Amino acid sequence: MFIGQGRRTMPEQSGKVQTVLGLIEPGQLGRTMTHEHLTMTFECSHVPPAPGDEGLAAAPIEMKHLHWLQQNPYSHSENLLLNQEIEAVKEELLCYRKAGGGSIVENTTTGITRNLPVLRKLAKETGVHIIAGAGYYVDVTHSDETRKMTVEKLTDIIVSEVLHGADGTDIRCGVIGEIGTSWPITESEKKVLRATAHAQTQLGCPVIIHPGRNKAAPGEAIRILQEAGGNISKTVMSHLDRTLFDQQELLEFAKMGSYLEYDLFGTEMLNYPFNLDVDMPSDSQRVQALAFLIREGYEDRILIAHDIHTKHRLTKYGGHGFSHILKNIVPKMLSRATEKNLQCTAEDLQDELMKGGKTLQCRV
Ligand SMILES: CC(=O)NCCS(=O)(=O)O
Repeated sequence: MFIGQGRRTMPEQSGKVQTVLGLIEPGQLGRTMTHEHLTMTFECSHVPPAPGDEGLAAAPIEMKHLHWLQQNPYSHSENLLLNQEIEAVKEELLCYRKAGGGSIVENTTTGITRNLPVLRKLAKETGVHIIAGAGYYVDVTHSDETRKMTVEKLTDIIVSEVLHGADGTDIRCGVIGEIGTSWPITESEKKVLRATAHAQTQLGCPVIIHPGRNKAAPGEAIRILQEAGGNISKTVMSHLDRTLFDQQELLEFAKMGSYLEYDLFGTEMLNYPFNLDVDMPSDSQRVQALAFLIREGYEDRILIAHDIHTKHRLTKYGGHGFSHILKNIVPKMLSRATEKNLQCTAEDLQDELMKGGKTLQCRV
């Protein structure tokens, strides 16, 4: 998550993590969710409700509608306005800290209503380190002005968001992304990807990519970044849990060298409306996919998160909240590590023992 030595970075930024409150040492991060949203809007992805569901789609969010909402999160307009829940998110972040969380990478970029002053306020009031994202979301959110920009202009803007501050503020982003791509990747998105690679070269900072909903999408995005000089070893491919299912194809992609992010923990949905061919995995299946990657030697390339981006996933609305991974998924992983005799490091083991006092039999 730290900024490397780039041509344009200031010496004091090099090797540090740039949060919305300033620079910190990587050692101060603590447990980090690398793909979350604390305030954003997602109207760009509204899905019209099925015939007969119009009433549910317009009704206030209530317990009796929760299952419908979990199955149809994008068909309820109000559910897409996470930006209305600042107080609830603040409460969640306080719980996240209590659960052992230290930092959150906030992936909201231009197009889905990034709000840096709110992020700074949340960081101040909760003590959670928040790292903001530079750059642009998917094509449908690109303004006419963005579409007309050259790669050089887009690069300058992204660089400036990290070096000087974004959206007219002095609040600096610390990563580039999530950079949005659709499938097929559009011309405007290709320009943004090239600008991302050029900005990364100048800054040495991490990049996070949102791939289109097709198994070819992650590889294609990485190829474009690579050709433009991007550092793939400092690039995160998000949303693999809804994108790459075949184990061989996953390994082929892993060889390209990016971080492999499973970031939809907590999402269990029967019909994924953006690609009905996709069977959205359960959390147990996500854990199995990660165990497979660990057995194949990719332990150090895996990142996990919840990618909360709608209201119904907040605990206020009966959702799993930002602490689900720490409270539920980590113990599940550890139980599977024991059963499947997966290797874990002495440090992990000690950390978990100190936290929960559990007896674990991981091979050290
Ligand atoms: C905010 C965002 O882009 N989330 C990803 C949703 S998706 O359904 O996995 O594409």
